[in-house]
Amino acid sequence: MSAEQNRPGIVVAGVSGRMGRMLVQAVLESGDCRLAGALEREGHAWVGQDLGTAMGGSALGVTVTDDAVAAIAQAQGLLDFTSPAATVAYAELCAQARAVHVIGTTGLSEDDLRRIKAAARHAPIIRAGNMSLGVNLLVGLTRRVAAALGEDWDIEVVEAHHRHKVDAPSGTALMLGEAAAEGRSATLDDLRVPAREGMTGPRKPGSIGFSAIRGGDVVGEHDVIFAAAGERVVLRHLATDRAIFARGALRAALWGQDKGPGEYDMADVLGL
Ligand SMILES: NC(=O)C1=CN([C@@H]2O[C@H](COP(=O)(O)OP(=O)(O)OC[C@H]3O[C@@H](n4cnc5c(N)ncnc54)[C@H](OP(=O)(O)O)[C@@H]3O)[C@@H](O)[C@H]2O)C=CC1
Ligand SMILES: O=C(O)C1=N[C@H](C(=O)O)C[C@H](O)C1
Repeated sequence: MSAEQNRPGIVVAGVSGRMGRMLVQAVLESGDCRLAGALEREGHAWVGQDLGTAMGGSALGVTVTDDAVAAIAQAQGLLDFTSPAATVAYAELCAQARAVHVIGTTGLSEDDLRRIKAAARHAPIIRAGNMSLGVNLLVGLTRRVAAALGEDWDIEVVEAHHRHKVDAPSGTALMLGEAAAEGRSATLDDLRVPAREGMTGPRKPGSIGFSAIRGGDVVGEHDVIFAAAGERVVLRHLATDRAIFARGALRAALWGQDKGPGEYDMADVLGL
């Protein structure tokens, strides 16, 4: 067996997507794994084509498939930035194959999260609304600042994304809001105020507000604003290249290779 065949085989789902393309690139550039498959949804124009050709380059010898069962059965990891319905189905297949499932998909419902938790009884699942090092550092800072500042400091999370994004608030905004709530020894469900409109009345003390901007090609921008009388503290992350998410996801898939079943996040992977 060649050295390449000994490396963990990684399948990428949603290969034609904005993140799918970045993930393929990250796997091809890595010397620590090999591209073991390329998934797209049934009926997608790329299914049956060579992945490299479909992406506009030279042939890679990997055919895009919609047969997730076969692709995942022979892989050690799945990088999945797709849609909630696809992600829940993939979690069940990764559980059967005992493959590491890295989930970047956002907009998951409570029911989706329950099904993902059930799948994690059989294989490692690493899930984060943001796989970048910078955002995961910001999550820790947000928790600390929220704990240090009293309730007279209002907390607002403001995010901006490209015009194609389908969910709001972003997964990252929710991670930051959860960290702020933890810093205040509460849960986000208790403090969360979604987008405001109309006669909202004055701000409820201690609440955490969310605002979302959508437009153009913004990769991802997040501010956590702590506002008090006479001063403001703003924690900010600006993403300018989706490669940061792809690198984090691949790092997670490799980290997960010797882990037992369970739910993990990027703080586990990065040792934060
Ligand atoms: N955690 C993180 O760090 C990050 C998370 N994300 C999240 O990743 C997700 C994808 O984002 P993005 O790449 O911009 O979106 P895109 O719409 O560009 O890509 C999604 C891809 O998934 C495919 N897909 C959708 N449903 C299925 C299915 N049932 N089976 C197989 N493939 C499917 C789509 O195919 P089709 O075109 O046919 O619909 C498409 O190729 C979003 O939830 C986003 O929020 C994004 C960046 C970073
Ligand atoms: O959809 C995106 O693009 C992004 N989604 C993630 C999120 O919902 O936070 C991460 C990043 O901000 C890009």
